[in-house]
Amino acid sequence: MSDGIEAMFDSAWSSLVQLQPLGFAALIVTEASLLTTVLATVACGLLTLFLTTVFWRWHFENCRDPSSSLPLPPGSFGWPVIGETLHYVLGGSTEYTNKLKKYGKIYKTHLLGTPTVRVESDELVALLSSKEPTSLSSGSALPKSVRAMFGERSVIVVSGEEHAAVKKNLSKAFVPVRLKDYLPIVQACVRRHVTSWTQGTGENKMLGFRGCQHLVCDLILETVVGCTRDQDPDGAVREAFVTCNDNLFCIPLDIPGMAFHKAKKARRIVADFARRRLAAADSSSSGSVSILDVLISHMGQDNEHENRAPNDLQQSEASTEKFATELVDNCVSLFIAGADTVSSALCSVLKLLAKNPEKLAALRKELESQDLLSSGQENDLSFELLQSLSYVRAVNKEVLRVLPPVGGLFRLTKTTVELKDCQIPADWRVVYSVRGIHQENKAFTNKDEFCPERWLEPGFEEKLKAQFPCSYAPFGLGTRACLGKELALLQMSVFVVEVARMADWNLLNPDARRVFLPIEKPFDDMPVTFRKRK
Ligand code: HEM
Repeated sequence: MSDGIEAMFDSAWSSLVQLQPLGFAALIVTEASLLTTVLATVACGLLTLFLTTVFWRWHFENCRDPSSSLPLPPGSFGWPVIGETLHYVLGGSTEYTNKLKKYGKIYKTHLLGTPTVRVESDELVALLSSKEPTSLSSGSALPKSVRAMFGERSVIVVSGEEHAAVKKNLSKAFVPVRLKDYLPIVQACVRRHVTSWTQGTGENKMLGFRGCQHLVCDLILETVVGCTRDQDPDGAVREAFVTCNDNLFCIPLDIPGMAFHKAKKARRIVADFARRRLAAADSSSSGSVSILDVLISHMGQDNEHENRAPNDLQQSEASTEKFATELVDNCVSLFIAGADTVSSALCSVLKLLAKNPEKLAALRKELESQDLLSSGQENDLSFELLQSLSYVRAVNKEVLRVLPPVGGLFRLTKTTVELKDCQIPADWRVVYSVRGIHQENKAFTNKDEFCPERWLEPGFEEKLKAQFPCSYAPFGLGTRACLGKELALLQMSVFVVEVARMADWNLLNPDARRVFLPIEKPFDDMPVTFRKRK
């Protein structure tokens, strides 16, 4: 038996030995063909990419409207589908500077799925904004992901008469008498956060942008819907709110794991919360004033006057739902519009005052002159007092000039627009570059310098408005200008006062690269050390 097995083994072995050279040869042949296949695939891939890119660029170059003799602006459409989106996300400030140098103050690109023209000069922006709303629209120009976050009834998304009506209603919550009501909430919140930054006797290291974001998150939830931390004990709403902001600009694919899916899920948490507050506010008789309270009282009255037929239950339910959707969409919009914008502004306050200690000293001198520096307690800042602090207000204006939180305003062309020596075809996105117009105009001398004093020169602002109406636009322009401007300036003033009198701080990476999407901030979130001011 064992002999038989041995014999079988021997014969198998000898056949294997005979076959071996063939096997090696086969292996070599297989490796060679594998290499050929890989090279051929790569070559095919590159050729396809090359051809698609040529077709992509040719296609958009040929989109020009033949009824106009003007050419498209200079620029490039980048890669198929993604265009130049990645260039801007990864390149940050360098990409913008290079483009401006290469193409000048108006150039074409392809961003977030749409052919886009960026305009970097105040004169061109003035010309374009004069064509609104006939030839350019606003809400529809926003990327799909942004529109989905705001909601269909949001003031930011609706247009025409509907926009004017919703904005008029919302603006009732931003008049001075209301701002006075919000001031104690703002001051208490700012003091609470700055105190936590300076706790202990030594230095506290933290990320400045994240610190400001947490502060503003509390601030906005309290002012918009009257929600304190107790009503969000596990911080889920705050977290969802940050997720919405972080994923505002993303590819609008609702697939699990993708940014858009996460953002939509987070928006539901924020919207559910606003709905719960709406239900509670309806039945609450508490006298506390939040933006939501003001809106409920005004919008509720209008809704009753205009929409409800007393005997028509169905119509009444539909209009109540419309009213609730409008309130919720607009609360979410106020959260989003007022969160990272103000966080960015506060972070820039810290950055620019730390980099310019002589300006911080001048600011403290003004506070001292009002006996505000050494004292410091809750409710010691009145609306009128804040309005009278001219250096504080100049700091705000200069921070927003040097580092505008919103770098660009989005519009969509409805028809072909001719602009000086080029055309922008219909359905193209136009971005008015706020950063560009603050830099590329004759209104400001020593543009790169942080100089609050320029705003204190007699007649400076009047001259600016009269001669260069579009040269300063941190809060946008025209009918779409920021609804929360005065609230934002109030929040900034309180922050400037409190941080200057309560804290000393040092930047650990003062010259960090800046990123612009979704908002202006240092790429490393600004590591900083804080300590209590002596
Ligand atoms: C420093 C802080 C802020 C900056 C720099 C800022 C900037 C802007 C800009 C540039 C626009 C115009 C967008 C466009 O033309 O397309 C805008 C619109 C808007 N902002 Fe602000 N914003 C700030 C704070 C706030 C706050 C605190 C709120 C509310 C709580 C707010 C609510 C809005 C709303 C609702 C709009 C849309 C107005 C419309 O479409 O008619 N913003 N903001």
